Formats: sequence, C-alpha cells, structure tokens
Amino acid sequence: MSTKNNRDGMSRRDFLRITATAGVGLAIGATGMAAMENTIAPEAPAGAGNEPQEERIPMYGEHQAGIITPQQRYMYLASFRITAEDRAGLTSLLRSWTKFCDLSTAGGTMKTGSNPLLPPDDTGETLDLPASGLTVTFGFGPTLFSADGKDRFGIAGKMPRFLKDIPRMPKDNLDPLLSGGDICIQVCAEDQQVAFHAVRNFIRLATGSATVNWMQEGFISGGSSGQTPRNLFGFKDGTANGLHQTEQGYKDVIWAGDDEPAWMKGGTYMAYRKVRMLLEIWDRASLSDQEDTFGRYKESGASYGRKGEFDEADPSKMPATAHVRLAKEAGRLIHRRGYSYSDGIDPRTGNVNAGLLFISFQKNPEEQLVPMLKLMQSKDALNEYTSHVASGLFACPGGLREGQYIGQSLLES
Ligand SMILES: C=CC1=C(C)c2cc3[nH]c(cc4nc(cc5[nH]c(cc1n2)c(C)c5CCC(=O)O)C(CCC(=O)O)=C4C)c(C)c3C=C
Ligand SMILES: [Fe+2]
Repeated sequence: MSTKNNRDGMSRRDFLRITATAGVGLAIGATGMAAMENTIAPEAPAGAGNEPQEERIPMYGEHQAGIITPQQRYMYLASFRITAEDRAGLTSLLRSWTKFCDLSTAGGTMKTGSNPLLPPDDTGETLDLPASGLTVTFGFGPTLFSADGKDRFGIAGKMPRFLKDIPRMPKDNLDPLLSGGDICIQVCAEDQQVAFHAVRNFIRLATGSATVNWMQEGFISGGSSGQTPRNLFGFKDGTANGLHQTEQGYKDVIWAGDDEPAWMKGGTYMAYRKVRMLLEIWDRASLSDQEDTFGRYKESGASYGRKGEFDEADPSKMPATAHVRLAKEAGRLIHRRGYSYSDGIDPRTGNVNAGLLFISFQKNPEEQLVPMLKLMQSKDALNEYTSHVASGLFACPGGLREGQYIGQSLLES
C-alpha cells in the first residue's frame, strides 16, 4: 500500500518519523534535563515505528488464532450473555460473527451501504486501515451449556471435561459483574482502532441475540519487536512461555486431549483473571524487595543466580515466597498471554486503577492452573501488591475450515 501524500510529497511514515524525533528533542529541552546519567539508552528495534501493519493472520486452520499467535499490542476481551431463546437464534448469531471475522481479519469492511435512509452496514472507523494482525478467539463459558439447571441450547451433554468456574480462592475480591459469561471473545491487533472496531461490531451484530456483560481493554509493549513485554511493575512478563514453544510443547501444554468431546479437537481452555496491581505500594518498595517478589532481576529478567533472561531458573536460589519459585513448585506449565490494563484513577482514593489482564491457555485447568493459583494465593509475595478482581474460564473450540462457522462442530455434531 502506498503511503505517499501527494500534497506535501512526504510519506505518512516519513512524517511520523520526523515529528517523533522533534518531539523527543522538545520534551528534553522543555524539562531542562541536561544531565542524563542514570539512564539506559533504548535500543530502537528495526521497524518498530508507526507504520501501518499490513499483516493478515489467517483465521482458518487447526486451531483458532490468538492462542499461540505472537502477542499483538492491543487486546479487547468481551463477555456476552446469550439472550436468543433457542439454538436457531444462537446459530444465526455465530454465523454472522464468523462472517464478520472472515472479512475483518482479511482487512476488509462491510459496505457502508447504498441507502442513505438506513444506517451504514459498517461503523466505518477502519475504512482506511489494513488488517493490522487482527485475530479473534472465541470461548464458551459453563453457562452456555447449562444455566439454572436449564439446557437452553440442547448442548448440556457436550460440556467439555474441565469447564467450570475457577474455584473461589481465599484472597479473591471478585466482582461478579466483571466475571464469567456465556461467550467470551478475545480480539487482538497491532492497531487499537482495528481491535476496537471488531469488538464494537461484535456487540452491534449481537443486537437482539446477546448482550455484553463486560469488556476490558489491554495493551503490551515490545511484543512485536521480539522482546518480552514488561508489565506495569517493570518486569519482563512471559519469559517462561519459551519452555514449551514447540509443536510438542503446545500439544502437551495447550491443546485439548483426545478424551474431550470431538468439537474440542484442536481447542483449549482460556482462563482469565483481572488482577489489580497496587502501583503506589509497589513504587515504594525497594529494588531488592521487588526482585525478591519474583525471584528474577528487574533489568535483565534473569532468574536469581543466572545472567540471561532465558537461562534455566533455579528455584532454590529464590526466596520461598517468590512468585516464580511457587509457579515452578506447582510443577505444571501454562501458556500465558496477558495484557496490562489501565482504568484511570480510583476517584475515592486518587490511586491509579491498573493491573494485569492475566490470560492463560491450557489443556487441563484443573491440573495445570488451579493448584498453581491455590499455592500462589496462600504464599505468594506478590499478594502484598495485587488483588484479584475478576475471573472466568472458557472452552475454546478448535479452528475452522473456510465455510464453517464458529461453534458449528458443537451445535451440529
Ligand atoms: C496462577 C497463575 C498466575 C497468575 C495469576 C500470575 C499473576 C501475575 N504474574 C505476574 C508477573 C510475573 N509472572 C511471572 C512468571 C510466571 N507467572 C505464572 C503464573 C501466574 N502469574 C507462571 C506459570 C510463571 C512462569 C514461572 C516459570 O516457570 O518460570 C514472571 C517472571 C517472568 C516470566 O516467566 O514471565 C513475572 C514478572 C504478575 C505481575 C501477576 C499479577 C498481577
Ligand atoms: Fe506470573
């Protein structure tokens, strides 16, 4: 796609580069920061500018996209309550959502419409934007299968083996209005407006068939440059995913087993915890307390007693309550794909309302995730600085072939 602007002869990319550089100079001048000791010069990763992201991530395949896909910068998570009264209503919604996915992940939009007396078919905010690595991942919650003892859609007999709410943990501070749901959609993209457009249109297309329970937005840094993103405590977060990132590793850790209903073939379970991070308390903790909390060094991300971020961790070198040591003691791996969030300021306290939208994928949440969560809730040094405020567990069906709709293998098998 050409980015030349004919009026001033400068490409959109050149313009962004020049203004970005000028902006840095102005900011330094304005604050009078002549002495720059104690700083770390950032290494500019190649291609990490503001270029439009043409990348299209195929939505068809053995697995849904957005699970082992390298993390895009922006994420929306939206949970829906299905109001359609029967299976035909649910099927029709899933068909129209799938059609929209097919179009938008390829960088297309619906027609704006030819009848000026009707609302346009597309909301329009991505008309000039490329696909931007958009992915959409669907998960089905326990209540889709059975709610209040009712089998609303005739699928109660096809419930996957481990689909139930994550058990309540002693330190939980969960808001039921921000937890659970019949269907959860994870939307990720390199451009926030592309991701927003998708989630907004899922909501719009659901009119009359589903209502939104809650929606969260998240962001990360660095992912596309190949570096591990840092969370809002300033630590590299996601390093240990490297332990299972092979085809066999994914099979062992993520993809549902053969003992699941057929529609879960190539699927997995998505766990969600919204974890508020108490930034003001954390920022007053010493560097050594911060590092002891994780058992890793802040700058390098290396685990205690090691030099490189990816050197094998030795839990015996970490304090007994270190987060990473406890994760290791739980003895199982999970695939984490979390995003930071910021919900502005808590007006009652003036504190920043921010944290981690913890998302993990695993084949058996009962064996892989729940024991880890229990161990962490009882001992984790991180508990002093965090509070779990929302939760959810969803079964993600396997991937689609062109022409199929999401959930077809569940509803029509
Ligand atoms: C029960 C699962 C987990 C929750 C909840 C959780 C919350 C949470 N984690 C961080 C920051 C870090 N976590 C790190 C590693 C790590 N965390 C979990 C699990 C949960 N974290 C696992 C399984 C691991 C990997 C352990 C290992 O095998 O080495 C790290 C270290 C770097 C890394 O590997 O990613 C950080 C940092 C926060 C801030 C948080 C809640 C707000
Ligand atoms: Fe963690």
